[in-house]
Amino acid sequence: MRIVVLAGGIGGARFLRGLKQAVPDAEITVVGNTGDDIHLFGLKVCPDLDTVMYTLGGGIHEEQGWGREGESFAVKDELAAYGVGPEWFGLGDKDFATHIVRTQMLGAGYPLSAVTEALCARWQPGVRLLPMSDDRVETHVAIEVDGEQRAVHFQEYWVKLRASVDAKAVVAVGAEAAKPAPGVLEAIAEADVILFPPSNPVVSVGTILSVPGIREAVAAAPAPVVGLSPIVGDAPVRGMADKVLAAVGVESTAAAVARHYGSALVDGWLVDTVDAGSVAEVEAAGIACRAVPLMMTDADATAAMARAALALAEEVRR
Ligand SMILES: O=c1nc2n(C[C@H](O)[C@H](O)[C@H](O)CO)c3cc(O)ccc3cc-2c(=O)[nH]1
Repeated sequence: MRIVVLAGGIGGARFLRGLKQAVPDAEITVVGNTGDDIHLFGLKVCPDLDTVMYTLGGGIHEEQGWGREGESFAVKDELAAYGVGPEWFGLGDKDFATHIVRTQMLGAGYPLSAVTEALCARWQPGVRLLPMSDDRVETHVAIEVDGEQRAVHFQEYWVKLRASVDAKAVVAVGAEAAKPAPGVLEAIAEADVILFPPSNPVVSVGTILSVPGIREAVAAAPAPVVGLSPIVGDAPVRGMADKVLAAVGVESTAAAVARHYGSALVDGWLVDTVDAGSVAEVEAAGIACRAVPLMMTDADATAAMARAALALAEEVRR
């Protein structure tokens, strides 16, 4: 079975681990969000691609959900001693090596997709990991501070400001001119199932879909498309998705996120059992809906979620 997953960082990576456990023989292609990417200290950092790669490759810091386990921070501390920041973004020494290799290869002319493949040769994530695009796309968030409007990089909003101020708008800068990375449209067209994991619908899955051609390919794909709600009991399972959902005028409910994607894009939608009351509302929007436990508490619970998503995909297969 060929499965395509549009994934953000931590939520996407953890879901993929469950999916691999549920269907070990499946051929999984991950289209990763690169809107979170940031250039720091002259290096290109791809948080979501790395989170998927480290999580599936066994190198992730488990509790944190991002970065490497057993990190040290000598380079960051030395940079800070020179007064070179930002200090709010925690790059560890092992992680630095990944960004150095990536930046070196990009500088030598390799596209991000080829660089990601090279990095995965070490980590063996057991999936084909593709960036959504080889072109630069950067998510910026418009905020208002002391009555003044300004735009900040997504990482500044998420990590430095901890989404403590309202997001007025979210813009994927460069997306309109970006092309899907090699293999992305083909994988979507040839998939047996397409899944939206419980990743952020605006800044993760939404950014991937904003690359011209990807949304259209998903909508036109013969495969059933099934999503898992990242909102449980009217709150994000993790992260601060409610802040960016508000910026695009979407309520933080499992049903509102399903309607945001819409029946033209998704055929099936899973909500958590606590949101079973919203199944009828989602179905009224033309999307088949089931309520199952959606908390990724451990690998078995996550594998059960993946199996439920695949079962719903079979039910709605066109
Ligand atoms: O909350 C944090 N998240 C950090 N993240 C996570 C990341 O910024 C976000 O959670 C994702 O971009 C959202 O998908 C990192 C991810 C990396 O790959 C590398 C470094 C970091 C550093 C931080 C950090 O200092 N604080």
